Amino acid sequence: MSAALDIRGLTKEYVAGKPVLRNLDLSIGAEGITAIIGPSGTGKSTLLRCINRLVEPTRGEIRLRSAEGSIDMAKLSGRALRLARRRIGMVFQEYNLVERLSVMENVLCGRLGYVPLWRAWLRKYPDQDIARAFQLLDAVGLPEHATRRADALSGGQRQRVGIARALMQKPDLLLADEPTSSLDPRTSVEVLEMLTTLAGAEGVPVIINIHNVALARRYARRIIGMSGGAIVFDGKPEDLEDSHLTQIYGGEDWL
Ligand SMILES: Nc1ncnc2c1ncn2[C@@H]1O[C@H](COP(=O)(O)OP(=O)(O)OP(=O)(O)O)[C@@H](O)[C@H]1O
Repeated sequence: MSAALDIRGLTKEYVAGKPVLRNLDLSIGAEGITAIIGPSGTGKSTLLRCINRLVEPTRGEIRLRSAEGSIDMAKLSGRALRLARRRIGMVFQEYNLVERLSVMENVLCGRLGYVPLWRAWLRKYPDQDIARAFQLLDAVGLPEHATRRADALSGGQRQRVGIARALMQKPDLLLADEPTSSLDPRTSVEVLEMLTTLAGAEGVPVIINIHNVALARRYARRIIGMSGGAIVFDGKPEDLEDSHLTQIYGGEDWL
């Protein structure tokens, strides 16, 4: 399998001399869900946000490969960075929808980096974008909610819109930062089921930060365990044993 993302020597220091990410090396293949688990404050969000440059890496290379070519996200700035960001979709814990806009408009926001600004301002999206947005709303089970305001939706419905918006972008890579942390257990399963199915159908690899180890085991092909800003486990869900969990989270009284 050819790598979609190659991270080499990634270090992030919010405060000089105090690395949150310590010289990480990580390659993500072209398909499937990779779950990142680890205790609070170990740098999982920082890692995801370095990949799409919502956070500035201190050192290292973040190479994204796709049919459009290979780029080092860490080196880009200005327009090149804006264009590169279109290639990476993101799903957020708190959904990050525009509350006063309709569900449809929120999904179409995924095309913002592609359509000219005047079209977006006038809300004149190309017909094929609108058709795809309807198709995605259908796929996430919300076709009849297209004209509702985002703030009228439940958490689970909002996250479905978040997934549709991210896929609308036709990303080469999807990042999901704790996408189920604000949801109840049943809705969490529904949302992850949907994310897995849709990303699989679109052939988009997904990196997901997740606290729930059971869900990580259930949906991920690969689990990365982080502790203290470093990778301490990298393997298949079935190979993740209690001893690894102890190494990742510390202690064993909670197991
Ligand atoms: N903008 C920032 N400025 C300074 N320190 C930060 C900033 N963002 C995060 N940190 C620190 O970096 C460390 C890693 O944070 P990060 O949010 O990446 O961890 P995490 O593993 O995602 O945690 P959680 O599971 O609780 O979301 C923490 O100590 C945090 O306080």
